Amino acid sequence: MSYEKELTAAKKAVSLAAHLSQGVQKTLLQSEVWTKSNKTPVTAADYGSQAVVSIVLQRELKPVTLSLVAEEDTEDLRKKGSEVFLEDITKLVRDTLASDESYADSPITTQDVLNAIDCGNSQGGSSGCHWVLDPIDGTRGFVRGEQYAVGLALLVEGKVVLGVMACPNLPLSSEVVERDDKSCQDNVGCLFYATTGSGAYVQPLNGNSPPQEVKVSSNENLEEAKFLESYHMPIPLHSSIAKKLGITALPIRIDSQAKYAAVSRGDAEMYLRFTLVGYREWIWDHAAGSIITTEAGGVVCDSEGAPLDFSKGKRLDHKRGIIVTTKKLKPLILKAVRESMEEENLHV
Ligand SMILES: Nc1ncnc2c1ncn2[C@@H]1O[C@H](COP(=O)(O)O)[C@@H](OP(=O)(O)O)[C@H]1O
Ligand SMILES: [Mg+2]
Ligand SMILES: [Mg+2]
Ligand SMILES: [Mg+2]
Repeated sequence: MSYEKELTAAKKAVSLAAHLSQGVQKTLLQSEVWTKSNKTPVTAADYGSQAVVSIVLQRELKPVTLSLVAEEDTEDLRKKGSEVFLEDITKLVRDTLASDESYADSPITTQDVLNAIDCGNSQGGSSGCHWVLDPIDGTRGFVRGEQYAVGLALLVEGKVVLGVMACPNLPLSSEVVERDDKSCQDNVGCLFYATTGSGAYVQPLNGNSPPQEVKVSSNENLEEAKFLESYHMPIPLHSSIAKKLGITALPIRIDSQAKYAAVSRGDAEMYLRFTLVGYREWIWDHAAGSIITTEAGGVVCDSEGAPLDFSKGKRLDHKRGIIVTTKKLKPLILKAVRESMEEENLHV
């Protein structure tokens, strides 16, 4: 199956959501960053992006009933005191949709926005079709004016078959950098996408340049390899794995699934994600990125080498640690992971 209709709808939804987020990021004030009950940040862009993607998918894929597993919910937006925030989000959604010819005359109310966000409350699972959305992945990076992503994927019978990811601040061609160089922001903004068995592609987020296929690095010289990790939480185990592999460069720390995109197009050879013991990963933090990397010829696996299982609901169920790399480097990295974990008395 080619998923042509779904891919067109997903690219349109993600591009519009990215457009919304770019506008918000330019003028965001610290006072506009809210904190969720799990102590992580959220902004009007997270809610607005989720509403836009939900509305666009519903309209483009009619009459199919949408099952959407998405990060945000409306609990805080329905509380007293959130009225102005909700109005602001509604205006953002309305203006964003109006920027697309086909939706120019869409009246959007606050109730429409709440319903659209609530549509993302599906639980996913191993049967049927479910869309998986991270409306702003890397909210912390977004708030700092740095890297973030809008990630959307389609699960069919528990497998990711399609992924679209916008990285509005990622340079189009140059190598990924830890901090944005404010002097060269012209050529930034990438839209990555992949469908199962058809390769992975990137095109500029703004403009009409044709897509280009992306491939992971062919570099096997670990001394020259680059590796990525999360910005918000440096993990000591990553350094011992890298040292064992003979990687000399320091890790590049960036937010969001832009790390998957960077491995997919060969900017780096490895992305390690050994989060704190007991933390269970959300599927929306990995679904789009993982298919883009695997379709670019890469590998995404846990510390035992097993592929990630997206069929268990909203959380991944895997052995501690996620490794994103090339097929050639996978065995070497798994060996280094095993040895480092044994040395540090960490059990897989
Ligand atoms: N302490 C923390 N701070 C921020 N995000 C955390 C976190 N612990 C786990 N996460 C998850 O890690 C994601 C960010 O990953 P990364 O570190 O690669 O940028 C977050 O996605 P969101 O930003 O969409 O909430 C969130 O789901
Ligand atoms: Mg979040
Ligand atoms: Mg996320
Ligand atoms: Mg998010």
